[in-house]
Amino acid sequence: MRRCTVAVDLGAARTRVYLRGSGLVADEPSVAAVDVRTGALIAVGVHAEQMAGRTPDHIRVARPVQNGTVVDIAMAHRMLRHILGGKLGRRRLRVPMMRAAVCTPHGSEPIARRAAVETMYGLGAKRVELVDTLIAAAVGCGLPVEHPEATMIVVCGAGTTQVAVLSLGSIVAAETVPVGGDAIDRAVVQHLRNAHELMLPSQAVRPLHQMLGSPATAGALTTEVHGRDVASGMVRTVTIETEGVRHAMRTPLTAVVDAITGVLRHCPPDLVADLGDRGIMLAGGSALMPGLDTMLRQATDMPVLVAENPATVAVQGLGAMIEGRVRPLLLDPLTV
Ligand SMILES: Nc1ncnc2c1ncn2[C@@H]1O[C@H](COP(=O)(O)OP(=O)(O)OP(=O)(O)O)[C@@H](O)[C@H]1O
Repeated sequence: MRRCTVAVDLGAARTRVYLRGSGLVADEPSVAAVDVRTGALIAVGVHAEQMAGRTPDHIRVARPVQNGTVVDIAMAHRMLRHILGGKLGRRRLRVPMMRAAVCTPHGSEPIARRAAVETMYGLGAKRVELVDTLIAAAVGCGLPVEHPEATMIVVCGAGTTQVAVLSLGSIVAAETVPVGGDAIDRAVVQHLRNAHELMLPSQAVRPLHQMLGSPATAGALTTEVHGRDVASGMVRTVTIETEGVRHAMRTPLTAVVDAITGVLRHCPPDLVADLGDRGIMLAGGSALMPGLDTMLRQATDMPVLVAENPATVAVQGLGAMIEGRVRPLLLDPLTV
C-alpha cells in the first residue's frame, strides 16, 4: 500500500480520488455524457449530472458504476481519466509505474473486483491494491480497528448499505443490502405517484428527507410540493402529509435495520457487549440524511454516531493507508 500514489473510491454516486502527498483532489459525480453520433465524451462529473434527464436524442448520460461496481469499464476509464487528468496533468498520467489503491464493496464478486482493476490498468496503473470498503471507511472514521475490541460501521451509500463489526483489523461479521440513498428517494417518488398522482422532479426529493426525522406524532403536519400531474402532464401543486412520506422512507430502511441485527447475531457475545458502549458509526453520503441516525438509534437501541465528513471516509481511509499513517496489524506467531 505504501507504494501506491493514488487511492480511488469508485462509487455509484460519486468518484473520489486521493493523491499521496496532496490529499483528496477530486470528488465528482460518477456520470459521463457522450455524443452517440461520434462517441465523443462531452462532459463528466457535475456538468454531466446536470444534463441527466434534459438531453436531446444524440446525447446519452451514462453511469458506469452501479451499486459500487464498475459495469462499463471503458466508460469508467474515460470518466476517471478526465477527472484525474485535470488534477495530474497529461505527463503524470503516462507514468508507467503508477500503483493504485481502490476500495471495493464488501463481498463483491471476483468479476466486479476484476472490473475495478481493469479500469485502473486502463489508466496506466502497473499494480492495483484492492481494499474492502468497510475497512477503508472504518480507518477513515478513525475507529481503532486494530484493537481487540469491537467496532461497528454502517456505510450507507447511494446504491448499497454495508454493515460490519470489526476487531483486530479484520471483519468479524458483515452484510450488504441493496438499499441506499437512491432506494429511499425512489420510495418517496413512488409514494407521491401512488398517493397524489404526482411525478416529482429528482431535485425536489432531497428537501423531503427532513421528514424522516420528524416525530411520529407530527402526523397532521403538511407541506406543499410542486410536480407534474401523472395523467395530464401539467404542473401541479399538492399538499402532502409528513407522516406518509416518513413511512415511505422508513420502509426500505427496515432492510438496513435487519442487516444490523443480522450482523450482531453473528458476533460473539463479548464483541456485542463492547458495542453497547461504543455504538454504531454511521458513514457514507446517505448518513447526511437528517434523522437517519435518530431512526437507527430508535430501531436498534444503540448509540449511533455520524462520522465527520461521512461521504469521504472510505477514500480518506485509503489515503491514510497509502500515506503510511495506518499500519496493518501483524499477528506474528509467538516465539518461545
Ligand atoms: N446532504 C444529504 N442529504 C441526504 N442525502 C445525501 C446528502 N448528501 C448525499 N446524500 C446521498 O448520499 C448518496 C451518495 O452517497 P455516497 O457518495 O457515499 O455514495 P457512493 O459511495 O457513490 O455509492 P455506493 O457506496 O452505493 O457505491 C446519494 O444517494 C445521495 O442522495
